[in-house]
Amino acid sequence: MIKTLVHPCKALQFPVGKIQGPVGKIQGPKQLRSKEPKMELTLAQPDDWHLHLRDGDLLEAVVSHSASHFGRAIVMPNLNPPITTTAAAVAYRESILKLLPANSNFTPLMTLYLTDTTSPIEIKLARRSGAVFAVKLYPAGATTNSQDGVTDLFGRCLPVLEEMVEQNMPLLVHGEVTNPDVDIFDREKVFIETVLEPLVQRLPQLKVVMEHITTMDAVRFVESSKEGSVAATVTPQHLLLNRNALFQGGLQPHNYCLPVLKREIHRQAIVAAVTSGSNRFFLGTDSAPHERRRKECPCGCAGIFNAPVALSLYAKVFEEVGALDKLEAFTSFNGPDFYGLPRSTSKIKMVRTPWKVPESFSFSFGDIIPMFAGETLEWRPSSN
Ligand SMILES: NC(=O)N[C@@H](CC(=O)O)C(=O)O
Ligand SMILES: [Zn+2]
Ligand SMILES: [Zn+2]
Repeated sequence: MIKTLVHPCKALQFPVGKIQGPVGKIQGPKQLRSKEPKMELTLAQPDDWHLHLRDGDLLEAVVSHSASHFGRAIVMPNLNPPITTTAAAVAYRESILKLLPANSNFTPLMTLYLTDTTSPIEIKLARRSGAVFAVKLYPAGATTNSQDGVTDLFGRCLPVLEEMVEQNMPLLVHGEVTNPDVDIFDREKVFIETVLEPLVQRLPQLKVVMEHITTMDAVRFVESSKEGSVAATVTPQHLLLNRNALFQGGLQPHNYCLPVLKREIHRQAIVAAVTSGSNRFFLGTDSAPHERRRKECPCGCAGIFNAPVALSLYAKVFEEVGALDKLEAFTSFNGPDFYGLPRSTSKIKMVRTPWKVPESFSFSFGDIIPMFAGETLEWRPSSN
């Protein structure tokens, strides 16, 4: 088998895939760690509040990686073509359910892809369907399959947003401006200033989830907003990696996602926020599989496939800062509380037993490389 990322340059400083220095190794305040490391954790079954399941072969290939650990998942609508109607969301949900084993309790919670022409009636239909739980805002051009997204939120979408307030339907946001004049590392900050702050002022009753936050600016925005109306999902990659991970030992396409990884100070601010016990932050993996050949090519896709490792990685982050007691609220309570859904009554066990992440997952159509491929992790969700 061809090894992941064989770099043609012999001057590699580090073995590829081994994350060095502060990247991936959180230098947490060691004194906070208890002397006896915990060997087992029992958690109410976690939910994934931001997940890409794709469709067709890719859906079939990846769905079990989420369904075997998570109870519910908010399923992103950025397919090609996107899920812009309730009818399409219901059909997509059916195609997911068909692939689950009979004993699976996995529940996909569907979303609608907001466009300039989404109508308020569609929001009513979505609410009535019982299948659609949120509407997703992709600024046009911001990320994978966002070409049909919104070009002018305030100019085109206000009536829809007002209907969402009526229907208590949350708006999930890919929070980046797309103006090419704005530096890619500043796009989240500028989005907060130019879109989110005016939005929450104008519609204070709208429930907003800032997805996959990457900056201290986002942490501040979420923490200073009205409780219960603004929250954020946080990915394993933005908790464990900083932007060095994109270039360590050569270009690392499997660490490329959007919003792009940021500086170490931002990573630390996000770790501090989620491990503080605040109920405004919850688990959203943003697991976003792309075939290997679409990642390792001259114009590679953004997105990291982390479903097989996500729970292990979240546990690692919380353990490293001595906050394992706060893990369950992040994985299993804060999300349903924000969405107004019941907390799970099922349990899962996490055991501390070193395991090696596969280098790749192979399918008839090609390979998918998981996050931290080939690395050894400590925590593992147990199957019993
Ligand atoms: N996060 C990513 O880098 N990619 C996501 C889209 C998204 O969540 O922005 C994808 O669908 O591939
Ligand atoms: Zn996004
Ligand atoms: Zn995403």
